[in-house]
Amino acid sequence: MTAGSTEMSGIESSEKDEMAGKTLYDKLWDAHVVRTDEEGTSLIYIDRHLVHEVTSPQAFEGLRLADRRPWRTDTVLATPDHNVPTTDRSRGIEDPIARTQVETLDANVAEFGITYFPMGDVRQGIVHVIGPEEGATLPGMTVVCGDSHTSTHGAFGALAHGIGTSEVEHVLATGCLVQKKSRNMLVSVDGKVGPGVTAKDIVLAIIGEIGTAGGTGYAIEFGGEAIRDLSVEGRMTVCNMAIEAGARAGMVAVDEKTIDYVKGRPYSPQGEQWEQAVAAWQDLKSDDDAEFDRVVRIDAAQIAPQVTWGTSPEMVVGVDARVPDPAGESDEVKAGGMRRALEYMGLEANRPITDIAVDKVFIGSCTNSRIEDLREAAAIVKGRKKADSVRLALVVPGSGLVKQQAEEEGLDRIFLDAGFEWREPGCSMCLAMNADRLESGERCASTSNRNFEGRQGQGSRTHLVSPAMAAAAAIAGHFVDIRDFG
Ligand SMILES: CC(C)[C@H](C(=O)O)[C@@H](O)C(=O)O
Ligand code: SF4
Repeated sequence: MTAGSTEMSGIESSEKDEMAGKTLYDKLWDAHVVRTDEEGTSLIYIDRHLVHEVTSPQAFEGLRLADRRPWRTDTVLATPDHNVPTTDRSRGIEDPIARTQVETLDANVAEFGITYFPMGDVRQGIVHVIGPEEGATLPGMTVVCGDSHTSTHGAFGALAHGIGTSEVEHVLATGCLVQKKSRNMLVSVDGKVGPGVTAKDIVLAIIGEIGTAGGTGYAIEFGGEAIRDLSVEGRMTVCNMAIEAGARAGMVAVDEKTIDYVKGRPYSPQGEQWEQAVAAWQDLKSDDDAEFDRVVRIDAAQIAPQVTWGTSPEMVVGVDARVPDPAGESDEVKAGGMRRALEYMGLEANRPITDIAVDKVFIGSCTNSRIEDLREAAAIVKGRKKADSVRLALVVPGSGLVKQQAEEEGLDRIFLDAGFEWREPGCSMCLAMNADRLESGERCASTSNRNFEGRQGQGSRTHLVSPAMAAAAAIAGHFVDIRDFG
């Protein structure tokens, strides 16, 4: 796509488009468009549909009422995650609403013949962790789920985004989704990050730079040396939060790391099909002459470990900074928002971030609950103890398989010996929907992705950080610069 192509008409335009380079997003889009109407609304084919208990009940009910069956069932994968208990599960789910939600999903998948990882199955976990883990998320796919953080799967060079409940029903029934194409944006993180700076810090810094509306109307491709240097799991963390930058989707080009990651997983192609797939995936990158509607460049070397101080992911600074002062903000509307956020967060302007004490620590969520995240946190915790002032340090693996892997590596012992809690997989304290939540006024260092008012419990205060930074805060009792935390 070229910047001027939309102004051209008829044959000239299509000739031009063929000549011009395509972005990764253009390629994924073009490969899935079934039809586009005169107003530019398209029907796109969906390769993978992930389903969880919160946004699916009405969709299944809709199918039932219309006497429809899913278009395909082999493309759909379901698991309960938001409302499952993370403590001892032998007594089932005690909360009646949560129990109904999970039992409804149990019944729906059985009725409609959908592959299911129920509670108790080692493969159960957060949808955005288990899709890639199973190889159900593959390069070149379109992936949807009734969940905003579906952007995570874009890390594989896939077009992945959240959909609403009525769309869940539509995709189940037809295998297609009505969409308008977004504009192309490139966020290039150039050069190398310094020590202690992780994927989470990169994405928080990006959101700090472009704002939570910076990606509105765009599909963002993350590129540049610092993104290429990330592991596939790190890229998932970055794409996970593309939605917090307002974007429709986030994605990263396919490379050898992507291919190595998906190889040999249960849903991955095998044998000859594998060779064919790998050959096809080589093209899943933007062409050298592709043009983006917007390009943002960020110098990786300038990124410090990040901590959010406010009630939006864009309210973020380096851990070596001070709490921003609204008095220094010339935009009155912005200054007002800052004052309100500081008041809610119970913070004084100009205080060093490292002075902020935390009550609880949460290491988990679809942003940071994969094995590398747990290793990163465990490396900090090893041989140390949780500060007495920290009431709870919770470690919640993203899936049963992540939990199993971590236990094989002895990570659970490291956390338990330090006074942390080691839980069963699920969304847990990421959102105040299940039993894991903060009390009013409590302050949490959290590896999740949202920090708005009450997100982790009514009146709760959330600071978004990386797993290493959360672990260090649990040990010290307040935020510390991980770079000084030998
Ligand atoms: C419950 C679900 C619809 C929601 C989402 O879509 O994001 C949740 O996962 C969240 O993170 O707030
Ligand atoms: S872990 Fe949090 S952000 Fe991710 S799907 Fe669950 S509730 Fe949503």
